Amino acid sequence: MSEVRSPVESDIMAHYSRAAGHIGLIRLANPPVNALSSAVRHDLCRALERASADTGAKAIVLCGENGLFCGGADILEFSKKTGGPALVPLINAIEAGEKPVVAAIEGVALGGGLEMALGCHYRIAHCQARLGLPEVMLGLLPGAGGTQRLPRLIGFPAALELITTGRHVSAEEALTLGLVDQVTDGDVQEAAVKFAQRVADEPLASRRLSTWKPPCPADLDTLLQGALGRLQSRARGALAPVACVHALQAATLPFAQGIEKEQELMATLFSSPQARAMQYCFFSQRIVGKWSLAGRANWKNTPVRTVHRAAVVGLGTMGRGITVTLVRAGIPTVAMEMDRGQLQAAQQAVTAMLEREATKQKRSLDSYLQLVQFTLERRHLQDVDLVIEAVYEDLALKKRLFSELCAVCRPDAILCTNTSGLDVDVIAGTTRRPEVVVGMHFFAPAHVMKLLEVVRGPRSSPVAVATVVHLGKLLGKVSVVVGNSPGFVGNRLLKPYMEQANFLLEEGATPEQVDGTLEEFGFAMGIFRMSDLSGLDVGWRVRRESGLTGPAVRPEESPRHRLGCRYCPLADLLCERGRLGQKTGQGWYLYEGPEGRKALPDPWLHGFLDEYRRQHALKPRRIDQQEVLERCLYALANEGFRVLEEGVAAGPEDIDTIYVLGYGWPAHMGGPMYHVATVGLSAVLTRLEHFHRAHPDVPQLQPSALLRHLVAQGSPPISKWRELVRVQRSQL
Ligand SMILES: CC/C=C/CC(=O)SCCNC(=O)CCNC(=O)[C@H](O)C(C)(C)COP(=O)(O)OP(=O)(O)OC[C@H]1O[C@@H](n2cnc3c(N)ncnc32)[C@H](O)[C@@H]1OP(=O)(O)O
Repeated sequence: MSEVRSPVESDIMAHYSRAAGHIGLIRLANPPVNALSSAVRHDLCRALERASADTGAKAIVLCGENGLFCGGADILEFSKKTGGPALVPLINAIEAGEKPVVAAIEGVALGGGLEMALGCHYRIAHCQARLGLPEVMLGLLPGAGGTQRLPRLIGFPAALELITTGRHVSAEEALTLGLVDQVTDGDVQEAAVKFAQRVADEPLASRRLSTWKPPCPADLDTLLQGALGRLQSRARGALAPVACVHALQAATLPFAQGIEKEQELMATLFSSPQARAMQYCFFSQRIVGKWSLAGRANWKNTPVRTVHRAAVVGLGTMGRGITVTLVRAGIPTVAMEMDRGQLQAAQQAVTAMLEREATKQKRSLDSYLQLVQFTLERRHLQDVDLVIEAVYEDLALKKRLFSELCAVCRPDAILCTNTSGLDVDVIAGTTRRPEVVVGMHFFAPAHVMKLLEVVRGPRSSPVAVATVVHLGKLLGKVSVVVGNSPGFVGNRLLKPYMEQANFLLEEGATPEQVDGTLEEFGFAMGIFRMSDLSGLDVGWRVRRESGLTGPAVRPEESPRHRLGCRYCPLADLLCERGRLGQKTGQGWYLYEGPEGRKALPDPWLHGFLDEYRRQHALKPRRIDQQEVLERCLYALANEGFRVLEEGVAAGPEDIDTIYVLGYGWPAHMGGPMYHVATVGLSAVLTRLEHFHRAHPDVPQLQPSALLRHLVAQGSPPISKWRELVRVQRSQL
């Protein structure tokens, strides 16, 4: 039974009224996204009853308030017991009705929202609307008939791609796919009402998708098997994409049987830990948007400056990706290099990237190129609102550049550094305006990766931070505001993770064994394959600069110890031999030539490891998967607790968002902090204590004070950690 609700008109979440020309109008009203909560479904049922009983209405238009059709089922209700009519029979009732129903889609039609539109007899979309079935991103499948109606409407290949990626499509693409019947750039409700008047007397039988025979390609099995293979290697261990394929396979059955299969698969996903983890990721990405700084400045009360014109200085790989990202977002951009040859190479590369983008977006290359000005001249930076420095990761170079930027740019221009870990405040200190300096840490490839670490230096102003976060959103990124600690959050946590992996090699493991275990856990790429891809010289340079290796090391120092702590020189030794990873064809693995991408086990490396262990009298032992996972992942999360207790990140959601979006942590495992919360804090504490006893010279294995504190507090749920750490000192 649905709940008893107040009859007050303003509380009603699906209003029925009459539009011109004998058209009934049902309007969803559940801000912010008209999610289909139990109350909405209840009111929608009543509105449908009124519409079908209204003898003055020949057809019905279904739309949403506030410029948005429907963002799908109410995700907040997934973890609660709620009543209200179920979505599947409700959508079936819309489809089975005797009056044509036209969905008027503006803003978004996502998930259950699009499934509801598929139950309507016609769909009209505004040209700016986006449509999609993103349930797979929440660890689910489109369980309100979406897996059965979509392939009937647009065919298996397109439905398979949309459902397994969760990708949103534009109205234009939706029209091409046959997902909508009409696209308008005017008022979509007016267009839908006119459309409804036109089709009011048309026969309805052929408009009910459930009665359609799906256009089944001859090679359907091959198509589905191929998709399964790709999905399993892309998101190892993830249940939802696989279930999506199985549900789609059931669309070859009669509709009722297909729906039964869809429901069965949905039931297994709905209560799965993976779905809970992915829904946690969804809400975490919203929580990190609500940043606040020490003092009272926050996302709500801080003004944002409009970035009319930006600049990127330094057009290496990162600078090129950042330029493309800005241009793609429609922001006029000055792209600057110091060297003519470098500028020409960058111009060619950026043009090629924009060309691919133009083809994808069906736009002219010129519409992008007219937004970018390639230059060698500093004076072109005079009128920009924001500069992103993306030069080589060298502090002296960056300091020089920032003092020049301060001289050439407008006093209010925001000066950002794309450093991946250097001290933003030291860089800011070379300017006369440290308040306008902010870290803007993009992840490679910058035009693809969704993560942006926004680094607040101790002197960065709230307006500068707010402007950079806002710019991040315009660029399609999820911005996470972090404090100015070496390596910020992401790279700082990477260090103990990588160190454990290296120590495991000393103790008897191989790169393939460590990577295999991490990949089985769900990482797209193990740590050694990832290092080979980024280039081993990146970390080598940092270690040399910080005196851990290279000429600064005193000859009497043990190669396996630095400052009284255990140190593993294996990566340095590889670099000294010119094995820098994929780009040199050799690193932790062997690649077929410098262009080779496939990581092959390298017999030379195995021999090298044997020899190294012999030299250092290390007796190799058998290391099991559990130890690999616990040592690597708990050391990483332990550093996460330190980051929280030092106020470098505001909450576990920030760390998890950074790891899922920037470091390939599998979303269906929630993130490192979510993972340890799921394992149980006291179990994790016990294991860290055990490992620290075995390796007392590894401080990263010593349980952090915050972890101990949380365990002493009875291991509160992760949703409470943010509040608990807020009372501590913040570096934000
Ligand atoms: C039987 C089970 C059937 C399941 C099928 C489903 O329908 S599952 C749900 C499928 N829908 C989605 O996955 C859509 C998720 N939402 C979005 O992608 C985006 O929110 C948006 C709709 C594109 C809007 O993006 P925008 O950037 O404009 O806003 P926010 O993302 O910040 O969202 C604003 C607030 O709305 C909350 N919210 C969004 N969607 C839902 C939802 N489906 N249910 C509940 N709440 C939702 C979001 O959390 C934000 O809330 P705040 O409190 O303001 O943080």
